[in-house]
Amino acid sequence: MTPTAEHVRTRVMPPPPLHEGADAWVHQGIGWWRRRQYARPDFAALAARLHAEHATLASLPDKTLDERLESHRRQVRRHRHDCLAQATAALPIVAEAARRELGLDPYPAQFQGALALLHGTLAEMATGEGKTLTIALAAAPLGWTQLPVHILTANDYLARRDAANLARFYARCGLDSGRVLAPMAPPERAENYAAGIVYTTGKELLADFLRDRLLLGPWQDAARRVARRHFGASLPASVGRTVLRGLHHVIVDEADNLLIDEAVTPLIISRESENPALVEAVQAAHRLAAALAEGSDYKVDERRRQVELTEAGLDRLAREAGSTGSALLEHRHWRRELVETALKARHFYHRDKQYVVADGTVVIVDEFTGRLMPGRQWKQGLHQAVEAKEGVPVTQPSESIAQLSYQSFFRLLPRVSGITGTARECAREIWAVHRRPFCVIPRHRPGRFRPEATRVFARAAGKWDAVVAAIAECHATGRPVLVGTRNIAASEELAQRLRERAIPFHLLNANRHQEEAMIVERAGERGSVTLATNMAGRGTDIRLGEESAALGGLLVIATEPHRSGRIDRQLFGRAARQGDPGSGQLFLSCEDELLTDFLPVTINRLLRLALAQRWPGARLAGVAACRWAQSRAERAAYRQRLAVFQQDRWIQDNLSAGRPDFSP
Ligand SMILES: Nc1ncnc2c1ncn2[C@@H]1O[C@H](COP(=O)(O)OP(=O)(O)OP(=O)(O)O)[C@@H](O)[C@H]1O
Repeated sequence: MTPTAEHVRTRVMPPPPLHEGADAWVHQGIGWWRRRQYARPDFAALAARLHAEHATLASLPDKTLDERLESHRRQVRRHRHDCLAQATAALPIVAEAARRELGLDPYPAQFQGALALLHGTLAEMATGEGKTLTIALAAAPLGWTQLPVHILTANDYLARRDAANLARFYARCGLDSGRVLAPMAPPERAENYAAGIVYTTGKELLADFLRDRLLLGPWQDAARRVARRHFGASLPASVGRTVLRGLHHVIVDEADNLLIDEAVTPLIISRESENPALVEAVQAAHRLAAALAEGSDYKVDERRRQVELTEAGLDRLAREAGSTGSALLEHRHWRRELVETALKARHFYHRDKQYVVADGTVVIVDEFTGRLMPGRQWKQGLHQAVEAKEGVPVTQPSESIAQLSYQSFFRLLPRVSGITGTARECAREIWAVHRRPFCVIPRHRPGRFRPEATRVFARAAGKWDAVVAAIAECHATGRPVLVGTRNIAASEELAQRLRERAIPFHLLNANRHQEEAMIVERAGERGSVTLATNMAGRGTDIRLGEESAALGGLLVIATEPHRSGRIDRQLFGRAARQGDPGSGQLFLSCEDELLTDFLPVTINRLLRLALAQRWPGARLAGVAACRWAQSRAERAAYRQRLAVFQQDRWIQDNLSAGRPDFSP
């Protein structure tokens, strides 16, 4: 289906009536509090009813099934802007289509998840419980409205996989499905966006939204475009080159990733700007920074990740700047800025942790997923400072022509719902920013995950010895083990130790999603040892090999606690899927980044002493210290995101009033 000019409606459509209740004063504890009262049906009871109704449809002849699908489709279309009741009523028949086309009989928990998505909720559904099918059950009735439905997955590989696996199901429901992937050219994108259900990633959708807005310019308002055409006038050619047909229903898989982890990262559409003077100054600043002495010339604040030049340092710069040959460094303000950025690059940005150097370029490594992010750049000259430090050619700084954070983008959309394995930790924030209520979907069968006692060490060296010993023990019995590391350097170091012990393993730390997914899929086979950065293979199913279940299932080892406990839970969620057995164990040391950055120095020293001297209760104190440090880190990150959100809102509220009018 090729989109016509009528399809092109990048401006988001008006929101349908809300089903989100209202604020009310409630008495709680010692006082009255303003709380959101959310009137929603009992999802569990409703799901049980829908599941029972679905069970009666098994004997329905194919022809009757198609007729009933068509009749529900008409009902939903008739109420396209407020179709909740009709979409809910259609779930059993949609589930029957899924059973016949995909061979998967949806569980009551999946009906419950689909209901939560239809109600615009952020749903927590444990890892491995079948979120992909749950999303499809909700997406099909939404697709019948003929309003755009976008499903956002964690990466291109998952978008392609899900769109391909579910195409038969959507076709049976009378819908076409498309997928938009990074390498696609605009015409192919437009063709895929025209489909009823579109699988893509948050990055592609936001980038296309920004590019379309640039193309539309003053014609972003659909009403004005329609009015223009009505009076027989033509629109500029650029309007016809947009790729989206609008944004309405968006379902976010792994919602915490986009709504929290990536929330304040702005997606920037930029163009290269020529500024040879700046490139030269960055290199000169790097040389000056290398000559400065820590303590006397500048001070480093490890916790706040800040560097500040002292008076002596500033004097020294003023004296030496003249000899660098860079006119820019003669400027007092620029000199300070450039040198402080160069010092930041030296102290806080380390090769194989925050970035890797590949083919003479600096490629950022995503802090949360451990994946490479080619094409992404740090801002405000930091990227160039890191390039100068690594001695690779310094790229020209780019000039941003449009930018929007995921947080602000999702707030623009009328109907967003999300699903993830780890939502409870971020429920408060999602409510504060996106006004999405939260619910937990129970497992369809009891989980068999066995958490093993956290092991705490005074020194990192002792921890790594213990990790290698634990891997060797598993390998000897044939039990599969998946080891999560915090960064690429750590996984390389561990790999080296395993090579020395002649333990075969698979190492995952690159950006090859397909290959990565295939290795992760096989991580449950007998004797398999897989090393991966923390969230590698998110969304990939790990099936246990035939004998692995008898050996205790997959063991997941986390070698360092993450700043967010949620990311650790995601990693442990790779084990014990779909009722399989499995266990997880965390190894931590007082030298881990979380404990050095977020634990007061004296407490960290005391804990080290207690562990080294084997004082009773030292391990438990270590576990408690780790939790406390995690909660401090999470609070700090939350405050930072909230500050960005409030700033964004302030800018929107204050600047939109004075926005220029683009009327012709
Ligand atoms: N109703 C069902 N009956 C049988 N198997 C199912 C059903 N629903 C899903 N599955 C299977 O469960 C496995 C896990 O599904 P899926 O990958 O969708 O889980 P997930 O919740 O998205 O996991 P993750 O959190 O890791 O992304 C898949 O192999 C899928 O085929």
